[in-house]
Parts: sequence; C-alpha cells; structure tokens
Amino acid sequence: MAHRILIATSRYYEHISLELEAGVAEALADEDVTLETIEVPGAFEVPGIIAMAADSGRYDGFIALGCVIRGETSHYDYVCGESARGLMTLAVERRLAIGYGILTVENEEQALARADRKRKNKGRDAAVACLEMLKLRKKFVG
Ligand SMILES: Nc1c(NC[C@H](O)[C@H](O)[C@H](O)CO)[nH]c(=O)[nH]c1=O
Ligand SMILES: CC(=O)[C@@H](O)COP(=O)(O)O
Repeated sequence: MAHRILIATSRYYEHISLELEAGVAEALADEDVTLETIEVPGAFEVPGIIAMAADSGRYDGFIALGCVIRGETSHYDYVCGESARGLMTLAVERRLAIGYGILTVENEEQALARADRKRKNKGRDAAVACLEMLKLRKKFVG
C-alpha cells in the first residue's frame, strides 16, 4: 500500500519553502507514496502540527520543511533549536519517520543555494530520509 506522507511546511519564507516542496515532489515522483501538504506560519510551529497530524493516524511519515534566517537578535537560536528539538522528540519518543528539511542559514543566498533543485536540493534529501526511515521502521516496529 502507498505510504501516506505529510509535508509540514513553514510559509515564513514562502518562495524557499515552495522550492523545497518541489524538490520533495520530484524525489518521490516514482515512489509509491501519496503526498499531502500543510502550511504553518513558521518553523516554530512545524513540530506541533506534525504531533497533531500524527495523532490523527492518517500518515505514515512526515517531511518538515522551512527556512530560518539569522536576524539581529537571539530569536534565531530559539526558533531553530526548539523546532529541531521538537522534531527529534517526536522522532525518538513516538517513532515517527520524519525527514528534516528546515534550512538554518545566515542569509537568503545560502537558503536559495540549499533549496534550489539544481544545487543542494535539501527538499530531496529530506524526502529520501523520510522514505528510508519508513522502510527501516518496518524492520523494527512493523
Ligand atoms: N524568523 C523566522 C521565523 N519566525 C517565526 C516563528 O517560527 C513563529 O512562527 C513565530 O514566533 C510565531 O509563533 N520562522 C521561520 O520559519 N523562519 C524564520 O526565519
Ligand atoms: C530567525 C528570526 O526569528 C529572525 O528573523 C528574527 O530577527 P531578529 O532577531 O532581527 O528579530
């Protein structure tokens, strides 16, 4: 049966997220998966929405997408750190298969290079990781 994967994406930097989403779609085009996307305001909200969606039992795996760009204050550290921590907590404590595609960068130029499908394509990396964790989970959890 097709794996049901939810893409949880921050729209804070929408143009970056859209390119990451395109990278995911391209990477999974030939796989037996169904993809759904849900948007949240920022990276900080991504773990929360994945937790809610996981509770619904409708998804096998998750791909977290977004971009956090350093500003003038320490806010960046909280948004990046808490978002990653929340995702790791979900992955470890609830055995969720989560691909991590939230860019944490110094400037927009770095973000564009990492989102771009013709360059670093971090959307693809997150998609591949999610799929691989889904397969590995079968081995141990069923
Ligand atoms: N500065 C960035 C944010 N900040 C917003 C937070 O994620 C959050 O939505 C807000 O604090 C309301 O709860 N989000 C990003 O995704 N990227 C940023 O660079
Ligand atoms: C990552 C952020 O939240 C950042 O955009 C905030 O910028 P600032 O630290 O200049 O308020």
